[in-house]
Amino acid sequence: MEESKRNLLDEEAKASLDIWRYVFGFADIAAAKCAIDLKIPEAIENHPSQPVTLAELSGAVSASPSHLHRIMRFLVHQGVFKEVPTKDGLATGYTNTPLSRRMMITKRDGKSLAPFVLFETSPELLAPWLRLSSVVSSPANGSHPPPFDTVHGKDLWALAEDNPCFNDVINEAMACHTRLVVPRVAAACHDLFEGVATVVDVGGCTGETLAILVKEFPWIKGFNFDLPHVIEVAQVLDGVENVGGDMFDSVPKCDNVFIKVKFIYILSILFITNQWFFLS
Ligand SMILES: C[S@@+](CC[C@H](N)C(=O)[O-])C[C@H]1O[C@@H](n2cnc3c(N)ncnc32)[C@H](O)[C@@H]1O
Repeated sequence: MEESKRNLLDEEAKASLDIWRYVFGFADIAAAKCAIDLKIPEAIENHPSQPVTLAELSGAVSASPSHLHRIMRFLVHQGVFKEVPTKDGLATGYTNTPLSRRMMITKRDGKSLAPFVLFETSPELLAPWLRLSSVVSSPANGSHPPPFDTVHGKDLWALAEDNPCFNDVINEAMACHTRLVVPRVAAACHDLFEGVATVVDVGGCTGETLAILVKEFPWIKGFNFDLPHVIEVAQVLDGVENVGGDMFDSVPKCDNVFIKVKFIYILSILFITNQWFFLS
């Protein structure tokens, strides 16, 4: 068979499998969210005997064994959990993996990104993704609001202001990412903070970044600056003053300004306005 014909057949065979990733692609995040919501990784981690059988696990998380079995089978296949023989070899049970431990919503260890999964899989965030085609096909002159604003009638921050539960979901997501990256930034940029008396974290959320920075550099006085509804629920910390306001009006005067943003190019299409593009 000619090589080009063989390549075409290979591509066809691959496509006939790959298309199912798009048909059922949502199952990955739905199952991960389910595991986080039910605290399955915690139930396995805290169970006195390992591995944890289906009967033990369904009792621990109060789930129907037959439903739970289907979820666990999928998550084992995806490499989130492991299924191994029990000690007596008569049955099998589940154990955690480094990946499932990163789905522990109760862990604040700088590794878990469970709150970020819950944020990204919230109905508020998923709905605008389904409007992607309308924004891509609209003129690129900035006259159209981002899909998030079209779906919700307001931007992300205004929605958070009106909805304290969603505000918490956002803040927890930001905080877990901060615990992952800021200790590394602090360790790598020690010189940067020598001799610095005051630092303002602009868009500092509930103060997780400054909590880490003032612990690492105790001579610093920190100003945690964010919108008033976020500052209302911010941590109260020694060495940190919480200040509410709008950064597009003014920010507290300090020696150093710290802005931490997670800029993922495709995410920008969802809710970033031109004002925020300017910042990033
Ligand atoms: C993407 S989050 C980043 C939070 C944190 N810096 C981090 O990286 O984890 C952006 C933060 O900016 C805040 N924010 C949005 N618009 C703002 C504004 N106009 N003035 C001050 N803060 C604002 C939000 O409330 C939110 O806490």
